[in-house]
Amino acid sequence: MILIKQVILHRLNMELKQPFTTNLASFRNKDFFIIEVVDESGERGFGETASFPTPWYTEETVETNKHVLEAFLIPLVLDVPLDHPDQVAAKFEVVRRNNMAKAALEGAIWDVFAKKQGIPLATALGGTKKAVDVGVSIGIQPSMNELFDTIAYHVEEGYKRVKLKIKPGFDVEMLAAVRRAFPTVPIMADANSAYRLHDLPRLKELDAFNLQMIEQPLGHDDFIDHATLQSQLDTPICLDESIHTFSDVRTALTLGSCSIINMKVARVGGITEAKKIHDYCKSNDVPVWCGGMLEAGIGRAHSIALATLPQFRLPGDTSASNRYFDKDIIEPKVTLENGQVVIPDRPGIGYEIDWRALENYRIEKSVIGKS
Ligand SMILES: O=C(O)CCC(=O)C1=CC=C[C@@H](O)[C@@H]1C(=O)O
Ligand SMILES: [Mg+2]
Repeated sequence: MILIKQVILHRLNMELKQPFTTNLASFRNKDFFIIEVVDESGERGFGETASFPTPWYTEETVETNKHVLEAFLIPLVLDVPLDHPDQVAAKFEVVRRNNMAKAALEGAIWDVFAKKQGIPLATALGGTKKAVDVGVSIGIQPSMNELFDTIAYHVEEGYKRVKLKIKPGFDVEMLAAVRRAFPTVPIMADANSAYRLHDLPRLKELDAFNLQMIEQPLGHDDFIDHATLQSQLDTPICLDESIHTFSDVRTALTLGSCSIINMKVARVGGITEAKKIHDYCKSNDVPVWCGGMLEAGIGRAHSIALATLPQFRLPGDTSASNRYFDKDIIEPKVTLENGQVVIPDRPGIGYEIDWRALENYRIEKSVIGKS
């Protein structure tokens, strides 16, 4: 039984090693919450919010996460006995969407659950892999030379796949040049909804580059045009921003809007929903891979645990701690070994908070409940 007595919100601000730029936004810093939950037995679990300061990726922001957590979600689990973390998602159903706020709190409760059982979170989820394949996502770079250097650097580090951001005017020529320079590197492209169906002729040209997939080419809320596009493209379409729920995945696969699912535990509202989506994709033989939100170590650890499930068949964006940060907030750091992250064989998420680092980055702390 789990009985959460206290929830602590640590708001951190961490500088990124380089700005991360897409067609819609650019970030130099990561502003987010680490959520610490304390069970009546004194066991502590950790989760991490994934929203950005502005609502460009989903409707949530850092501020809405705080409001929704404090006013609605925390009261639904504080001092409420739980037999299993799967019950959290059901309790959260009275709050529409706000998936990133939900996922962070639910993830912390999953961590407590696994720790109380003395098993790794990956094992608690039914994960089977001992290590997961990892790729790297590269934001829009200031010049082609910097793009080539960045790709070469990460390929040298061992990443198994490179994801490049595209937008109209920065696509066919850029990918042709990258393909010439890196003929054998697995490459995928992510458009963050930068195109519309009338761009079909241009998007068809991308079939020439042997891309692993094109992620979210069309509207963030679209399934129908993506289905039309997929029927015209050889390259698999992967949906990211369109997928918030199990029901979205069912719609996408029923309509043929995509052939691959980018799973972000934060975007789908938590591990319980992510597992449901995973199982559905497995029974439909649709590959899943684990996306990222430039997470610090705690969010990263949750994604890595989830990616041990069998249908995660492609490298994830769960790159090493040193991808975005000079100093991560966990010990040990997430490291890359031959393009893989080895799953820690320790209870819960398997990484400890580095409190000195966390306190160094902390700009706000709120405590709800009594320990
Ligand atoms: O390395 C990571 O964590 C993935 C980074 C990444 O590609 C993204 C993070 C957040 C929003 C997007 O720009 C993008 C994505 O669309 O997947
Ligand atoms: Mg994406």
